[in-house]
Amino acid sequence: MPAQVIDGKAFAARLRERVGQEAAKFAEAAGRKAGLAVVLVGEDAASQVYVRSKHKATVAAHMESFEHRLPADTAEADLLALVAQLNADPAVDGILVQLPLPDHLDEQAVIAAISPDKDVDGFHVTNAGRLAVGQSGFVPCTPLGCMMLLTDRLGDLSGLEAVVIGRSNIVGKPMAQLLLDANATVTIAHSRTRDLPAVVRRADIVVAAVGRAEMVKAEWLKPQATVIDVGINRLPPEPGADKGRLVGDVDYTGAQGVAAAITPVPGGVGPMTIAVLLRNTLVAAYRNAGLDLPEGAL
Ligand SMILES: Nc1nc2c(c(=O)[nH]1)N[C@@H](CN(C=O)c1ccc(C(=O)N[C@@H](CCC(=O)O)C(=O)O)cc1)CN2
Repeated sequence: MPAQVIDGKAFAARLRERVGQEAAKFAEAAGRKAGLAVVLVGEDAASQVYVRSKHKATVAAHMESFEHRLPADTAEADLLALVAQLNADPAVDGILVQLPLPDHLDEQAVIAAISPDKDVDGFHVTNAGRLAVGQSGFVPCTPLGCMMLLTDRLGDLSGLEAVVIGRSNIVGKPMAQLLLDANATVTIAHSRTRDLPAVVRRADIVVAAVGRAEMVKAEWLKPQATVIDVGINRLPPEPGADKGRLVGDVDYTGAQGVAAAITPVPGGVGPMTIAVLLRNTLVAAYRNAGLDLPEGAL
């Protein structure tokens, strides 16, 4: 039996729908809409697409979208001044600075300038710390989206062996923390891991977040594993085509013959990122307004 396809696109659409319904109730109760400010510096083509999608999704979910587009040569002081202005703006519940930033800007300094209570990306060191010690805060959107897909598919993750391949602050580390909080037995693998195939082979859950096209091979997987592919890699174009195909970090076709379930690329984890961002923004709005988000609403 081929692996079941975990349809992140459909899951994300349902989550966006629920967030939209709750956001409409928030606007009614608070007398204003929840607000998300997105800052884009420069002209990176993919970032422009993501920022446009975030704007559309925010508006469709009955929230206010504040977009700030700055030139690629923006001075760090000017970017920090904008972040300070957004921190102080009561109409703004969530602030997101689209990454990557141009090379002359210090990403860590910019993230550190965002108020942790408006950091809906969950990248601020305060939110990373809150996650590490089990306090409530904002959790990065991509790993939280992966967890939603995993718990929807598997229910209780207690005692399952999970391997996260990749140790970035944005995906790998928070993903491992979330799996640990769900009582999985977690290994973080990375470029220096010895015998990666053997490490992957013992996993009931594999989360691949390395950014290397089709690196994880079908024969590495334990039969009936659940595979979450976070990678989005564009292959070189075929002769005559202007764009290459998008693939994940896992050999999807091969893995389908071994795994129990797998996320596709595109249409798996990617769409969850924006849906969870909307969810985090609504949570921020409720907190900032001193209102309670109805239990179990999201
Ligand atoms: N401040 C942030 N910057 C970046 C983040 C982030 O969460 N916060 N994540 C990524 C980019 N990203 C959102 O910002 C993002 C990436 C991918 C997708 C997505 O839906 N991908 C599609 C494929 C899209 C395509 O055709 O190219 C999919 O996987 O189906 C959404 C959002 C880096 N920066």
